[in-house]
This record gives sequence, C-alpha cells and structure tokens, in this order.
Amino acid sequence: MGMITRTIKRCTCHSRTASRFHAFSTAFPVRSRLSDTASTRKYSQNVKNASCNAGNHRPKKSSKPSHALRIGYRSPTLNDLALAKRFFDESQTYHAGSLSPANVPFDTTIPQVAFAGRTNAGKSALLKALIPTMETIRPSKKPGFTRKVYFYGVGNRPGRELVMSDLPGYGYGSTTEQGCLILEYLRSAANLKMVYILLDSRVLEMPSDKQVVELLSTYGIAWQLVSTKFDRARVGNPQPLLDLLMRFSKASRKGAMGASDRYYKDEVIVTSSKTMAGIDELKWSIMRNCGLVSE
Ligand SMILES: Nc1nc2c(ncn2[C@@H]2O[C@H](COP(=O)(O)OP(=O)(O)OP(=O)(O)O)[C@@H](O)[C@H]2O)c(=O)[nH]1
Ligand SMILES: [Mg+2]
Repeated sequence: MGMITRTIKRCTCHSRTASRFHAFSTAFPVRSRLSDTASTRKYSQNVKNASCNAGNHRPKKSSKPSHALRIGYRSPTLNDLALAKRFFDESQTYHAGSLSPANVPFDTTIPQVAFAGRTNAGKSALLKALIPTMETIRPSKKPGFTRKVYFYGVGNRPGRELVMSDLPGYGYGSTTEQGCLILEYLRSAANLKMVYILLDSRVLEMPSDKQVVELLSTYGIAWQLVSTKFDRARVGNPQPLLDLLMRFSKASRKGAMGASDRYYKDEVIVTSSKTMAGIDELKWSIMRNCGLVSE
C-alpha cells in the first residue's frame, strides 16, 4: 500500500467564494421539476437496460447491464463490471485520514477521486455502497452531517490502488468553513482524477451545482455527473439528465474561459445506494478514471 502524506497548512481560501458555497441552496426552494405520470414511471425499467446515445436520446432496450447514459464512451461489458466488483471486493479498504480546515492540503501519490454535491445528495451513502466494510462512513438524513473531507483507500498492491474522498456538502445546512475546506481541498488535491458531482434524482439541478462545475473547470479539474437515490426517482425519461449534462457542459466551458481542454465526461451514472443499482458501473468508472483499467 502506498504511503499517503499529509502536510499541515492553515486554510487560506477566499472567504467570499467559500460563503458562496454554503449560501447557494437556501435561496432556492427544492422542487422537483419532473412530473410523475404513469408513462414516466416506465423509465425506471428502461434505464435498467438502457444506454443512451448522444445522437438518439431515447432510451433503447438493450441487454447491456448499463446504468449510465453516455455519449461517446463504450459501455462496460459484463466482464468489466465483474472485474471492477472483484477489485473492490478483494482489495483492502482503509480509512486514509481526514481533513479539517486546520490541516489542508492533503497530498497523495495515489490516484484519487472525490464525491461532491449538495448536502444530503447521498455522497456518504454512495461511498458506503462502494465499500460497505468501512464502518466509519456514516450517512445521515441530517443535511450537513459530513463536516470534514474523509479519505478512503482501496487497493491490494502499489499501482493497483486508489483513494476516494467524501466531501462535506455545499448548500443548505453547510457552513462557510466547510465551503472553504472544499475549495482548499479542490485547489490543492494531488492526483485528483475526477470529481463526481452527485445529484439527487428527485431534485436534479440547483444553481449551486452549476457554479461548482464552473469552478472545477476554472481549476482544470475533470468532473462527471452521478444521479443518486434512483430508487426514489420520479424521472420519467433520461432526457432531463441529458439536458442537464448539456447545460453543465456549457457552464464548464464558461468556467474554462474558452480553453480548448474539456473537463467533463459526457456520461451520467444513475445509482441507488439502497438497491445498489449502478454501483458496479460506478466502480468501473472510478477504476477507469484512476487509470486502473483501459478506456
Ligand atoms: N432511498 C435512498 N435513500 C438514500 C440513498 N442515498 C442516500 N440516501 C439517504 O439520503 C440521506 C442523506 O444521505 P448522505 O449519504 O448522508 O448524504 P450526504 O450527501 O453525505 O450529505 P452531507 O454529509 O450532509 O453532505 C440519508 O438519510 C440516506 O440514507 C439512496 O440511494 N436511496
Ligand atoms: Mg455525508
């Protein structure tokens, strides 16, 4: 297992930007913009078998076990998913430390991915679904429950390991201090290969998420959307997710200020920590983003 080093430094991030983080959602009422009609409920079945293509946004039936709506990426095969599951099942998992405002940045030579999102989006629950043996991961219905950045390592030998970080949420119930911590972590994280932005399927987008996308692109950090709590979704078809991806891609380009680099993946992974839908798919995506499997 590779060594993870942590250097101690005080949080010096700009408090105005940080307060934007926690002020985001209180200003906007949480309301599903999706209707719950009989036809829309079919999506739940469709998405279980569907992989959706950019040129054809309608879900199509397929025997592929995909929970991702993707554009331009190959679906994982059953073998890929089995490989990803085996890697997570057979690896050692360990609590690799935590960050509070007093001790950023966190430095590691191991590839890492982060789970970001509004408070209550389901970040900790998703981490728990990925590595159920980690008893220290604590989901909670109380918004703002995760107050530090927590790191979890998964791996079995040098070169075959990765770190996942559970970030505090932004928006309702969060604090300026947490916003500051998130910013400082993102700004300084070594080897950060992907930030998964989690969106509750029932709420989908809030302005704060778009601002995060812009911010990540400003920092030159890759991001990807994960829709959570799919077991409770009232989404009738994948179109809203694809529209959202389109809008976020635009925000990303704005954040990147016209830079030609693309900082996002045209892919939304649909998950439920309760039914475990999409979890193997997410495992494979994490491995792929950390360079442990080929694209
Ligand atoms: N039904 C269902 N509930 C979920 C799912 N994922 C999370 N939840 C519930 O949603 C609530 C919030 O989950 P957390 O994982 O703690 O959310 P978080 O994003 O870590 O929240 P903060 O730490 O406050 O930022 C908890 O009550 C979870 O049990 C899911 O896939 N399905
Ligand atoms: Mg949490």
